[in-house]
Amino acid sequence: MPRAIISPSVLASDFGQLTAECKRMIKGGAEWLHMDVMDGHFVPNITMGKLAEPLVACTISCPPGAPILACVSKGVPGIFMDCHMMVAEPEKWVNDIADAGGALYCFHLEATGDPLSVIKAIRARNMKVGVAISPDTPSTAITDEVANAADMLLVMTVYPGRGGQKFLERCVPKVAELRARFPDKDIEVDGGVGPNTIDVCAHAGSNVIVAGTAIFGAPNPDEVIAKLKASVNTAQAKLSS
Ligand SMILES: O=C(CO)[C@@H](O)[C@H](O)COP(=O)(O)O
Repeated sequence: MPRAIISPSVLASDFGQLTAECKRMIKGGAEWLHMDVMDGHFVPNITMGKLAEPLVACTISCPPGAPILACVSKGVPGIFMDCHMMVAEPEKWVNDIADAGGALYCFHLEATGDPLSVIKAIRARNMKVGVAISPDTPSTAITDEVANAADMLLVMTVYPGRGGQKFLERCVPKVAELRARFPDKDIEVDGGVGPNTIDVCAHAGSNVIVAGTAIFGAPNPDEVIAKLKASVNTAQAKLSS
């Protein structure tokens, strides 16, 4: 089974805080940083649309978000930006995100009729490839050909668009189905994941964990990161025994 990876969905109220939080998360044990990229079409929100409010997902829109991502990647040495592209035309932003230092480009299957050509474009820019599915998309929509061409599969456990939503447990069987088909693939869960919902995700076989509110709303974020990681490691030990 692939290793446990915690990818906090960064919540910040300004750019300085965004960079500082990314650094703090890495120090606190996060392997990746999850960057929500929203275009106002695929999802209603756009990046940084609500900066005045505290604890709003500090998301990165396209194309204005790419310069922000570039600043984050310069300001946070060693960052692995796990870019979750909640955008209508995923093929359009591959170059911007690559130029900005994105390490993984995860697009939604619902947003394209030709996932293999999007994957080809991402590979051409040397980024890792993620394929995401929203709650109403079955896991079987990810064909073997598409999954095998990707590095990571993302099962959304909320409707994409904003942080702080309730975890949709009905999405978890999709994780189990994908893990059974792809034992070595990174499988990410995102949305409402935290100490109270991690076990069911980890036991289903998810190893890449995105959490926003659960980490940033906690008095001790490092403890939450450690708890999420421990849950994945425990579940993996059981699954492989
Ligand atoms: O992509 C999304 C929502 O669109 C997520 O990354 C959330 O931003 C995660 O936040 P929490 O649900 O953990 O608060």
